[in-house]
Amino acid sequence: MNADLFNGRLLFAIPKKGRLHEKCLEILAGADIQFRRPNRLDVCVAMNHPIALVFLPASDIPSFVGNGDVDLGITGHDVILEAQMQDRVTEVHRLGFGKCALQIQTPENGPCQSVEDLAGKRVVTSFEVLAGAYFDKIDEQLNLTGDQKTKIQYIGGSVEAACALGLADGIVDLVESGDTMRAAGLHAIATVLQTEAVLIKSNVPHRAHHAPLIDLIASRIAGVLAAGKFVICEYNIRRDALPRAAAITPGRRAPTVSPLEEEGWVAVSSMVEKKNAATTMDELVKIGAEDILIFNLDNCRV
Ligand SMILES: Nc1ncnc2c1ncn2[C@@H]1O[C@H](COP(=O)(O)OP(=O)(O)OP(=O)(O)O)[C@@H](O)[C@H]1O
Ligand SMILES: O=P(O)(O)OC[C@H]1O[C@H](OP(=O)(O)OP(=O)(O)O)[C@H](O)[C@@H]1O
Repeated sequence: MNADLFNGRLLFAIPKKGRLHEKCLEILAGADIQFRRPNRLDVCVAMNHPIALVFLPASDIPSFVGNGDVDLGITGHDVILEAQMQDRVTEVHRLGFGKCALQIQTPENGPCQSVEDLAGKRVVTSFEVLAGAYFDKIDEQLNLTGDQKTKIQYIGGSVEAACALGLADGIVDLVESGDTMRAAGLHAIATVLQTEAVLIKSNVPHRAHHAPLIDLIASRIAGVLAAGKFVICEYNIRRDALPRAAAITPGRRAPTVSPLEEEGWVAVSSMVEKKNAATTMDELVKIGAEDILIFNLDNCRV
């Protein structure tokens, strides 16, 4: 592939596989960043923007962005902290997916039922920086020094098997539904942090010339996220009930109110949070609203 093709383009890193990959493709489509990724290639250019997409492991994206090798990226908040890149990148948006918790887990019926029980023993994890910092504090509180300190060992994957294999007394790993943890006979005894996917940009100054394009992409992504979060609620109501209706559906700035041909009635249109749509409709029915309709948003800028 011709390297000149990437010259001057904004570089945008996307997780190449794993839990975040599919959602990232949806975000790119929603932001109308069009591309064709040639088979087995991890870089490709966008067809309708001066952008090149770079497909990388999620855990490598913080250092690529932090070191200024790429301008923008999507990855987990957890891996930014693990890579110790939080001061070298800016989190532009939380993306609302990839939500999970980094938790300390031990065998359900084992001797370690608290963090204090586990302190000083063997802990296996892919998050050695975060786990190390967490247990440094616990060790200090418990006055564990030298050989008494908690032993943190890194492994790259299948961490949940470590206790059953006799390699660890506890693990530190991500939990979403808890299925993996329970299947391995483990339970959580503490939470190190909550995480979700984030859009990050580089703090390295030589990337600053891309700022206008970064702002454009960030605004488009914010629109995609808002479109997933809000619905449009439309209904008819008597004009005299309008103040109560506006209190139920205030919209982002104000509800849109249009006159109806029928005397004394108006049509109202307003954005409401998707998660509140059912209760909003219940409340509207109570004040006499009729013909209440909910529409999904394809995209928006708010
Ligand atoms: N079960 C999960 N639920 C939600 N988000 C998760 C989950 N597991 C991981 N993540 C998020 O996705 C990021 C990448 O994790 P993932 O396990 O997909 O990485 P990977 O090792 O690159 O992929 P793979 O598992 O295919 O090797 C994590 O750092 C975390 O932010
Ligand atoms: O609580 P759950 O919903 O079961 O999710 C947690 C699991 O998800 C992640 O691994 P993933 O399945 O992405 O594969 P990996 O172990 O290969 O990283 C994580 O490392 C856990 O093992």
